[in-house]
Amino acid sequence: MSLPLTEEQRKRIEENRQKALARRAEKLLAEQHQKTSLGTSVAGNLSQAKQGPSQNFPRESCKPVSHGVIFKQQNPSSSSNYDPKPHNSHSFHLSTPEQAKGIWKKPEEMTTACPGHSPPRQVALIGISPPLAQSPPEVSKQQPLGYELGQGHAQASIRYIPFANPTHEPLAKAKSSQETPACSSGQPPRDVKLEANTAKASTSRQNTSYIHSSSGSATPMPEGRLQQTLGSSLQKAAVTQKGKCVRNGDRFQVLIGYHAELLAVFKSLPSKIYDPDSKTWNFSMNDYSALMEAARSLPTVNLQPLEWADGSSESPSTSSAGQASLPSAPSLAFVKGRCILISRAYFEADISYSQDLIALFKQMDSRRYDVKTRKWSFLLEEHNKLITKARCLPQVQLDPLPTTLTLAFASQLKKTSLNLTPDVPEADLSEVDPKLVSNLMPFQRAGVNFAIAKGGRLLLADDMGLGKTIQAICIAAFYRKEWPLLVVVPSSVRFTWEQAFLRWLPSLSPDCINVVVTGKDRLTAGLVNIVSFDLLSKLEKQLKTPFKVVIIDESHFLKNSRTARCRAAMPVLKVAKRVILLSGTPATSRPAELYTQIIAVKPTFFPQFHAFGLRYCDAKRKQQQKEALILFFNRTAEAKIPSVVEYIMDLLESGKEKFLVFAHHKVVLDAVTKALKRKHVLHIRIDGSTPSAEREDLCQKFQLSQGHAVAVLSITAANMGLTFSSADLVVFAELFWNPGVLIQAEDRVHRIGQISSVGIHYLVAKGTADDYLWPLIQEKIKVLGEAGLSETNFSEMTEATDYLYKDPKQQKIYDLFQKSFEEEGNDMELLEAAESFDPGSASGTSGSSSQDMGDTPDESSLTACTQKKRRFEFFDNWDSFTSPL
Ligand SMILES: Nc1ncnc2c1ncn2[C@@H]1O[C@H](COP(=O)(O)OP(=O)(O)OP(=O)(O)O)[C@@H](O)[C@H]1O
Repeated sequence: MSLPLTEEQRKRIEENRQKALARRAEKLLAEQHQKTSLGTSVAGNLSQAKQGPSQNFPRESCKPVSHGVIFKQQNPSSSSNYDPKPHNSHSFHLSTPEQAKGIWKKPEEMTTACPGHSPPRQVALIGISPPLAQSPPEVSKQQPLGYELGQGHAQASIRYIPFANPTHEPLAKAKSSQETPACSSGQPPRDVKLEANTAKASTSRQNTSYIHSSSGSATPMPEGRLQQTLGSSLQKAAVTQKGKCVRNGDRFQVLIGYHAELLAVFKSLPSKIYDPDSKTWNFSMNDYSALMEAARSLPTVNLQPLEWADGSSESPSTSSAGQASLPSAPSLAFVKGRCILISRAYFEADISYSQDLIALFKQMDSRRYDVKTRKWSFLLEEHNKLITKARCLPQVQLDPLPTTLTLAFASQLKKTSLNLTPDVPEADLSEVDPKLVSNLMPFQRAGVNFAIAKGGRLLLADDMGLGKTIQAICIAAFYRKEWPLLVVVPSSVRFTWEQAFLRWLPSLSPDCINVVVTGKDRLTAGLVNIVSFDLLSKLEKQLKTPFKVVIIDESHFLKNSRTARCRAAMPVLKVAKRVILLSGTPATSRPAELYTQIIAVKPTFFPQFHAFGLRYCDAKRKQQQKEALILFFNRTAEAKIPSVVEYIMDLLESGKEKFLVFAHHKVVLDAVTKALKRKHVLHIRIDGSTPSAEREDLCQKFQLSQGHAVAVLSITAANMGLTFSSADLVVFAELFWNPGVLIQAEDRVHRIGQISSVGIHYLVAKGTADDYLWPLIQEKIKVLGEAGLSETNFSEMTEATDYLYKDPKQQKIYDLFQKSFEEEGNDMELLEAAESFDPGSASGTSGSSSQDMGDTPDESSLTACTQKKRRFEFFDNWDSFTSPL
């Protein structure tokens, strides 16, 4: 037995161990760097080389040195929606202890090993561009879709392919890995030239200790010889690299030897594909002009342009003054883009290069070309002309401005002169108190004129403190004949508003002003009624006659359509003739917050949030994901039909007399109804297309029927307001992501009047979207239960569904479902998405509100009376599906 070590000995051993580890890490790092730099050219300057190896670690080491990130930081034209994901899949990130020991991970591994937001002190990043031939890009390896919908037999055709997308690309984005023109992917234009320069700087910073030989190998040099060798090597590196572009089907290929900066350019182009066999890069024609332009900016690159069918070729010396100087080549690729309003007078064509299109643009009198963004813009009045002519170009699809905008800017579109002054007439304010009118400042007067020109419906969004109150009072006073007036304000300013009315409208007797202070006050007691948002939601039921003129102060309080205040205010605004919204901050965090306010002022502007979200909330990616999910949901419905029908028939054959069948998709409702008809089973059907007036009759017919009867009901259109207490069984042929909707549907039978125990059967199919919806519903119910908001426990009797989690990649689909269905407002959006995807599906809630049917649910009195038993039928073996009973 050895003697225990003294404290001093321990300390020394530990110090030595640390030193040895540090030496070893340094050595391994140097070796690794040598390997990965093999073939990398010297692009640095001498002074950097002299600074030694430590300079290989940039100070801002927590920032990835891949080109995409540098681009974002440096390019002022990059916008906030630019995808910050590094586009250079070759950059290596060194950040974990393993990596410090020389174990390198590819970026996709790093995503899990070390999230981008790891504490900076732990992060040391090195960006290395490995040689072209040694490390092909991952682009071509990526799985195009997270899952794939099979074409075969409907029941079993849904097949998963695990997400193998290393960069966590959105589902639908990855769909087009072959062709992703920047404009169609919603990215801002890339300044490839800038990226080339950035790459130049970055490669020079990182590779200064290594000498590139003409054979492509790299040799670490002793410090003493470094300066001399670098000198001659720099001369070698200055030799121009020659190459050419060659057509390759719809794409073009670049034949050229290794050149670090050019390689960086290649990697920055959206359509890049590396062919490991030929060791060449190829691109879509959309990237041709950008690539040529960037290549021209590299002094040591001589890239011969494409030769066209007629033997012509673009001269390498062609000036690079934007697209106007692009080669006179026929348009080879189909280009797609859209018009975007960029000011009150101008719109921009957001579309990639097409020679024909450029020629058309040049025919427009108001054309403007922005060399920075490489975009063309035109006066609105030329919009229709441009679109009409663009439609004649066979390989161009230029989408016009959306109808909403063309309607809003109709006068501008029709203008024939460049006079852009809006024609807002001077309002006749002779009926308004002179004290007020004479005190209006010129900009306030303009605001009042605008409001009256708009028929008294507007959102006045002047900055804070500019006097929105006086303008609002003036606008409202203009419509005094239509009073009583309702003024909805934050409670803290109710009396300030009273004072403002008294100040600016001396003609108004103080007795005529009613400030509502308690829930017992009358909302309509005065000629001017001032109420807080919260009291409005309590008192709105008092309203027998609608207010014709309404002012809403701080209208951003209405941003969330789910809040009680919004629910109370929106119906009031819907029926009012004049709606004066005031807010200095109409949207505080995202454009979606404007939606309810826009709808309040002009309900027809964007009747559905869906269209608004797509255009203004960057909902494209989310939308693509949702569409994939909705497609999955739709296919699930189709796949379940035969088994669902069989289950229902079995129920009937086993003697079950009356029950409800809920489904979401029209195809399922149709299939069930058809089967019941065929078997001559008495049934009713209520879906979104059933008029409100008929619903109660149908319901009664079912309630009073004797013998077999089935109510076929839409989950979203018949989940509330109806009583089917004569049945004691509910069968859910489909799941729905919102458990609240399911529980409401269950309660169609579980309500006052029910004397039996109630059975609820959920038909769940393994291998379909149910795999994800079911745990999602359980999870939601659990959360509600924990918060004391639900007594339901779906999990109690549920067969384990944890098989889903055995494959970690499959979990991501669940995550995607969860994310898409959890986000605020998504139920509504997803419902809309489902409807727009499948127009035949049972529609939302039209005509199904509880008010329509006079439904007064009293949940507390229901739960005690009868028992609800849930049963979950798992269709896990489609082929050998047998009777559930
Ligand atoms: N034309 C005017 N003549 C005299 N005082 C004015 C005039 N316009 C505004 N004011 C005064 O300026 C102050 C700010 O006006 P007001 O409260 O209406 O601003 P606001 O735009 O509603 O601001 P916020 O968005 O912060 O509510 C008030 O004291 C108001 O009386």
